[in-house]
Amino acid sequence: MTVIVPEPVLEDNHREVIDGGALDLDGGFGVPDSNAFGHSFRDYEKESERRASVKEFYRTNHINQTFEFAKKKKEEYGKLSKGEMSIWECCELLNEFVDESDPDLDEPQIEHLLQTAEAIRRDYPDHEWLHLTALIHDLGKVLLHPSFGGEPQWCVVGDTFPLGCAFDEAIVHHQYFKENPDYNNPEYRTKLGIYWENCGLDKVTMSWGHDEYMYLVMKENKTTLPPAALFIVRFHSFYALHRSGAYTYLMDEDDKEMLKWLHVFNKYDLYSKSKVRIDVEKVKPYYISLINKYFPEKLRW
Ligand SMILES: O[C@H]1[C@H](O)[C@@H](O)[C@H](O)[C@@H](O)[C@H]1O
Ligand SMILES: [Fe+2]
Ligand SMILES: [Fe+2]
Repeated sequence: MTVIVPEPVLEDNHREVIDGGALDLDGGFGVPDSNAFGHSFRDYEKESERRASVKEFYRTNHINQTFEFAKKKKEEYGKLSKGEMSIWECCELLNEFVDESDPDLDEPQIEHLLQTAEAIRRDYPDHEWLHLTALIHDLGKVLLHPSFGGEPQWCVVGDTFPLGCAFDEAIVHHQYFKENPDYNNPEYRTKLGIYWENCGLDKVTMSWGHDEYMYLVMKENKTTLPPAALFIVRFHSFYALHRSGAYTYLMDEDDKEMLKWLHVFNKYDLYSKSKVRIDVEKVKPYYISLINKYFPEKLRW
């Protein structure tokens, strides 16, 4: 049963971040001019306190994410044999982690989850599935936790991209792929590689990380969230596609429908990042009610 709670209450200054100098897009959400560090969002070249470490993150990521590597990780973690916990317990575990790939945020991940969910809830009050999707979309980052994999950041966070075909120049810090063993593999270095036109994204092996892992967790634990929610979680870091329009020839008709929701979601995922804290205890009852509706009490991870 869903608990009825008042409309999302965001701190006044959060509203300012969102509305200040904003252009209004659909959904009424205003995109802020700059991130918490005063730079434009997703500027990977701008000199900033996070630039060097983010760059180093992508260097390691691009060298090591090969087709074979991603396939192995998917098999290993697809078994969901690390342990059991509830969705909310997982949110709390993420309190410890800061994402090293992110030039726009240095807050613990639980803040980002709630900021995204609360921002989307304000503009889409009737789409409860979207609120919950926002809350859980990054939970796959629990792979960083020693009890759930203890994986290094380079194979958990950051943008994702297809493997088994050529690396597109739209991918952040594309230059580092030259050192990836797949780069010179004749089977993988053509536009389509091992795929075919409109094969559907479900057939594509993406670089391994929190997106694919959380998708597997949702699917195997039989969430009742709609297919669009699974699509959002699975491909939310695929910026080359949803932001730059690369790789669209791999999509089938269903993917094209789902992509519309991913575009809606992405605005909130990216532009709600700010220094303003959400009062966790205040919003917790609402999210717990959604979790109970769409997930089992304990999930396998
Ligand atoms: O740095 C960010 C962060 O890791 C996000 O969680 C991911 O979804 C983005 O694609 C990435 O650019
Ligand atoms: Fe993410
Ligand atoms: Fe996110």
